[in-house]
Amino acid sequence: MESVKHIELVSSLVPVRASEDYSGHSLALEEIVHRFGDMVALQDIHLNIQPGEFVSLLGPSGCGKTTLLRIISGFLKPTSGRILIDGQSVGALSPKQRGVGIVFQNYALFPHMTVWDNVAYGLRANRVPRGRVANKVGEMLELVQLSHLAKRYPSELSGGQQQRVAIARALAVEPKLMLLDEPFSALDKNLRLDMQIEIRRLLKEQDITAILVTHDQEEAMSMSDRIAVMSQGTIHQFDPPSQIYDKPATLFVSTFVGTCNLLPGKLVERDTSDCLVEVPGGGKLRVANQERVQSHNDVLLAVRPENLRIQTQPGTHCLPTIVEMCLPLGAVMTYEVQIAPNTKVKVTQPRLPGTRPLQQGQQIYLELVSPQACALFPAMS
Ligand SMILES: Nc1ncnc2c1ncn2[C@@H]1O[C@H](COP(=O)(O)OP(=O)(O)OP(=O)(O)O)[C@@H](O)[C@H]1O
Repeated sequence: MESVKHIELVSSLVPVRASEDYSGHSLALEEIVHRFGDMVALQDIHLNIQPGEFVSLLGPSGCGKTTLLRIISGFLKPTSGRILIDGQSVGALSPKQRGVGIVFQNYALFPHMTVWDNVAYGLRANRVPRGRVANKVGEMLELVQLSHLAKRYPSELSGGQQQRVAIARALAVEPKLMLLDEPFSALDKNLRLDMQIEIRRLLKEQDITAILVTHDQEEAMSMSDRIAVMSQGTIHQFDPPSQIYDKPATLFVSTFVGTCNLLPGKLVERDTSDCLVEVPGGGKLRVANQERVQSHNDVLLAVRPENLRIQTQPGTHCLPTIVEMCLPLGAVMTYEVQIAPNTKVKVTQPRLPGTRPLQQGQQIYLELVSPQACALFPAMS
């Protein structure tokens, strides 16, 4: 696998566009299907990525993220479907001709070359005149703030510095698209956050369209303009992070992104704007209408812990519950409460200084912070 990645890396470093402009390029994927033998790895993938947009492919292991990235780069030919860069089909083009830059998880720097030579590699391979190579490498090292380390070898750099070299090397060849394959997973948490901010800034400054593969939802949420949430070879939702979090399109998205309580319920009443859902224990919640569920049917109610409000007195639409456990988690208190035998939910509240936590066994009432703060899905058969 490493050697495959190495070959892909070397090829991806070769293209250099004639023009000096960095204006973003669009990418469209149309009806992409990919099979490995009988196994369907990707089915009917459609994506329209805008020039200069930062998009993440987010999903669990094996959902098809890397396969899709390799199809975009040109290292894997899809079983069927079309790939368009700036409206032009690139299916027949080699990875070189597509002009994609790739940054890998392990950076894949050439260990026997200095920082300067690593960044110059793709330019030299493309026979760019010496003077222009020097200018470009200088410019790139300045951009990633590593000019002072130009003579060092990769083994003499920290993980974050190595990663900046990798991005400078990928940017030096002026790629049309930047593909980032889990580039932060080898970094510790603090450095990872710094690098996420820095790389997003660098790509935005250059107006480069970027696609990040990650299974880390926080990373996807913090870096992306839009996220494509994938499961089992399909895209469940392609939206901005806030929309993914607040308005999950499928049950999978609601549980994969963030923490979510799932409660069985029955849709007992409906008017033009809201519906009333009865849950175990007999409590009812008023929830904004959602087309995908039918009146009088069993539903699943997906509600995030922070979208439930604790009351000490019963209200019109609330769930009577008993506190079972209290977990102080820094800025928030998380309570696990029982609404009926075998049915528990988590609820979080800001932890205010000086306030006493609720006691185990205490009766409380939960209501939704707003009727929109909950997603309804048809109950699974
Ligand atoms: N060369 C191959 N031959 C056969 N099956 C493959 C091959 N490459 C990937 N697969 C299968 O295709 C599916 C998608 O794999 P892919 O590597 O794209 O997933 P992923 O989402 O990138 O996973 P991870 O996060 O673990 O890297 C998986 O079931 C995987 O086992």
